[in-house]
Order: sequence, then structure tokens, then C-alpha cells
Amino acid sequence: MTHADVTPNAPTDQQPTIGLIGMGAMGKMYAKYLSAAGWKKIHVCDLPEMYESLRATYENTPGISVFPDGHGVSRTSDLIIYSVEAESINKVVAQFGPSTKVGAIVAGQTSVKAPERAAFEQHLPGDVHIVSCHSMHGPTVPTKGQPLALIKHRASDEALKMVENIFRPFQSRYVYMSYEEHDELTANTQAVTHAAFLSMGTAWASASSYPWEHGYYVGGIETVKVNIMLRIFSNKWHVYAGLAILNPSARMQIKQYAQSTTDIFKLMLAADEHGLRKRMYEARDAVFGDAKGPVRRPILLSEGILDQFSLGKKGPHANSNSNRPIANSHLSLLAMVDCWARLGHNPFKHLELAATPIFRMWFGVAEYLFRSEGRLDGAIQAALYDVSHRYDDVEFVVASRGWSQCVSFGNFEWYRSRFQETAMFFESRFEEAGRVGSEMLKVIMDSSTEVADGTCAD
Ligand SMILES: NC(=O)C1=CN([C@@H]2O[C@H](COP(=O)(O)OP(=O)(O)OC[C@H]3O[C@@H](n4cnc5c(N)ncnc54)[C@H](OP(=O)(O)O)[C@@H]3O)[C@@H](O)[C@H]2O)C=CC1
Ligand SMILES: O=C(O)C(=O)Cc1ccc(O)cc1
Repeated sequence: MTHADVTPNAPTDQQPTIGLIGMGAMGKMYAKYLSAAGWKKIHVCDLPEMYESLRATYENTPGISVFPDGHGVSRTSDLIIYSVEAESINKVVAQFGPSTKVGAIVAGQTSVKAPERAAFEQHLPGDVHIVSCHSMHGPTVPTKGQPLALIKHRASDEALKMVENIFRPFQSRYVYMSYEEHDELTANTQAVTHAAFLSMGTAWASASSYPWEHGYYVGGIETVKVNIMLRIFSNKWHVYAGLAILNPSARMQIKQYAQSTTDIFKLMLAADEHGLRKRMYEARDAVFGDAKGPVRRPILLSEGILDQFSLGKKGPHANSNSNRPIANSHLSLLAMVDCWARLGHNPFKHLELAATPIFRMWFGVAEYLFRSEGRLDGAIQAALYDVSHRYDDVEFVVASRGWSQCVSFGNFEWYRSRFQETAMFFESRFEEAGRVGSEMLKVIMDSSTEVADGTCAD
């Protein structure tokens, strides 16, 4: 038996040593699952100043040994996973890569692979394998059933098999791709989706308005917008900055999103009903045309389900007769589908391949809106003639252009301050939103996995 075939039940001396460099949210998640599965030799480190506190954290966790830095981890491990900031990957691999054990396998968890690939190619010795990875979900989402990208870049089949076996306890769904395919896919799914939610947050913060307080955003689709926005702003800024700024494909997609937002807003201001309807119907047909997707149950079951996860109470602005939220232009969603159409994307393909939970939700609400003529026409009418959301819409246009410029300039400091300023505004609700958001993702993910007749429920 070789390391490649071994399971966590094997005697300790026959098990591979698994190294984790970077013990932030993702490193800790991997340590937790791998140790719980019974892998008995897990060597971890963070920055040297974290050594003592990491030792204290793991002193009673079976299988985990803490090292002062990445040299010890690299020299002793058969599989080394770098889970550090994308912006730092080059520096960290330059430091510890040369210490990699002969014949070991090296992986990275970074959400954007272009810098990781360059760092590995430049700094790793020629006698080590590169099989990279990316768990396509945040650290608090259970790994079971989620896509886990595996990138066999410079490696033997045996090395890939060993990585598959080590990660098996995650019960994730392996998706095989190249480094380039990874970055193209995540630009299409993650980067542009985040642009929409970052813009919502910045727009609401710029208007100094908590969306759950004024009654417009407390039901149905609005619940998804608010909960996911809060989830993103409660995560680390560098995760979003890295995957947008360092992904060569992301800039253009985010720019198109801002352009779609602006174009639609101009049609709204001009009350150009014919122009807006034509553009939205064309976008809908391009993205949701019948031939596009497999027949399956749509992602959202009902507004009733979503309403359970609302952070606010229906207030005076909610339409109390029908108990449904008031009409909204849904500018962020009109722009999303328009953007997918103009970029020639087929989000069904992305869903099948490797969608993150947030993309899945976002696609779900877009589908919910666009696959119902009544709902889409309601949004178009509201966009053209109901001015109650205009204040939010104008803030949204400005915010989406701001995020696009920020990503285009590639300035991490600017990104950090934009992100943190908005995050500060919403901070008091992060804890509750994390809990409610996780529950919402779980219920909706569970409801979206079965194949059914493809019709959209009310
Ligand atoms: N969070 C998420 O939702 C997901 C993140 N990812 C990706 O995973 C990677 C890690 O993300 P995440 O865990 O969230 O980020 P964190 O900031 O929580 O963790 C990164 C850790 O690496 C540490 N680190 C930095 N330099 C070194 C070094 N030289 N030696 C050892 N440790 C070092 C950091 O220390 P310090 O903080 O002091 O810099 C930090 O503790 C990123 O590339 C991210 O894009 C992938 C999937 C999901
Ligand atoms: O689901 C999302 O898009 C998230 O925001 C969480 C996330 C962030 C970074 C990743 O590399 C993967 C998942």
C-alpha cells in the first residue's frame, strides 16, 4: 500500500503527513475536518507570533502538531496546503517553498489561481508535485456536497489520487479543472456576484439607511439581498479584494456589471418603457431561453420560505393586503441578467460545474424574477414609474461604478477602505446575519438539489 491508497484508519506510521500553512478561517476549517476524520499527522503553522496561541488552541486536538513557521511544516509534510492571502502568496511560497520535502505535493487554497500558479512555478523545487485545490464555499458552510476544485497542474496520477483520498472525509464534490479554467469560472461566478452585493451594501451605507428598518427589504427576494450582503461584509476584505483584483478575467466582468446598471438606470430615467422591456426580454431569452438549462427544480421555492429569514419586520411600506413586499425595480438583478447576457454567459453551466452557495442563491433569485412574466413586468413597471426606490437606485449606480473603478485600478488599500467603511456601518448585525444567513443557505440549498419539472413556484 502507498500513501496514495491510505485511509484515516491506517496505522499512524503509514499515514501521510498533512501540512497547513496559514491557520486563518480556511486553514482552521481544514484542520478541523481532517483531524475529525482521523488523520493523525497534521502539521500546522501561522505567522511565528501566533505560535503560542495556536499551540494553546490545539493542545487537546488529536493529530494536530503546531510548528513555529512554514519551514518545519514544509520539510515534514507529504501534502502542504497554503491557505494564506492571495496578495501574500508569492512572498509566503518564496519563503517556505524551497523547504518542501522531496516528492511532496503542494496545494493552495487561494480563491484566485494566477498568482498562486506563478508563485509555485517560480519558488517550488522541480521534484515536488503541484495539485492545487479550492473549496468553493466559506469556512462556516458544511463541506458535504459542496464543490471542491482540484487542479492537477504538475503531478503524477498517484499524487492526485493521494489528494483525493486525503480530502475524502469532506464529502465534497470534486471538480477537475486547470488553473486557467478556474480563474475564468470564478470571475464569472464569484467576482461579478460579489460586485452586486458590495454595491448594495455601499449604496445602503451611503444612504445611511439600514434596509431592514424602512420596510422595503424585509420579504422574499429582498431577504436574500440583505442576508447575503451582510454575509459578504462580515467576511475578510482580502478574500474579495484578491479574487477580484488579481483575477485577470474579473475586471472586465465587473465593468460590464456597472455598465449594465448604468444603462438600465438611464432607460428608467427616460421612462423608456419600450427600450427597457426590449432589453430585459432579450436578456431573459439569452440567459433563461428554454434550451439553456437542464430541467430541474428552480432554486427558490417560495417567498414564504424566504420570509422566515428576514432580519426585519414588515412595516408601513409593505403591502399589507397581499402581505407581499412592495414592488421594487430590482435594479441589481435586472443588471445581473443583462450583464450575463452581454458577456455571453450561461450560468446554468456554472451552476452544474462549481457554483459557490452565494452564486447559487443569486442565480436562484434572478431565475425567480425572470422566469415569471408577472414578476419581471412588475419590476420593469416599478423601475419606470414607481419612484420610491429611486434614491436607493441612484446610490446603487454610483456604488457599482465605484467598485468597478476600484477593481480596475487594482488598488488593495482603496478596496480595503471602501470595504471596511461599509462593513462598519453594518457591523452590529453581523452575528445575527451569520446565523440567519447560514440557515437560509441550508434550507434553500437543500430545496434546490432535486430534478423536477422546471416550473417556478410562487
Ligand atoms: N474565507 C473564505 O470564504 C474563503 C477563502 N479562501 C481563500 O483561502 C485563503 C485564506 O483565506 P482565509 O482563511 O479566509 O483568510 P485568513 O485571513 O483568515 O487566513 C490567512 C492566514 O494566513 C496567515 N499568514 C499570512 N502570512 C503567513 C505566513 N508567512 N506564514 C504563515 N501564515 C501566514 C495569516 O496571518 P495574518 O492574518 O496575520 O496575515 C492568516 O492567519 C485566501 O487565499 C482566500 O482567498 C478560499 C475559499 C473560501
Ligand atoms: O460563496 C461566496 O461567493 C463567498 O463569498 C464565500 C467564498 C469566498 C471565497 C471563496 O474562494 C469561496 C467562497
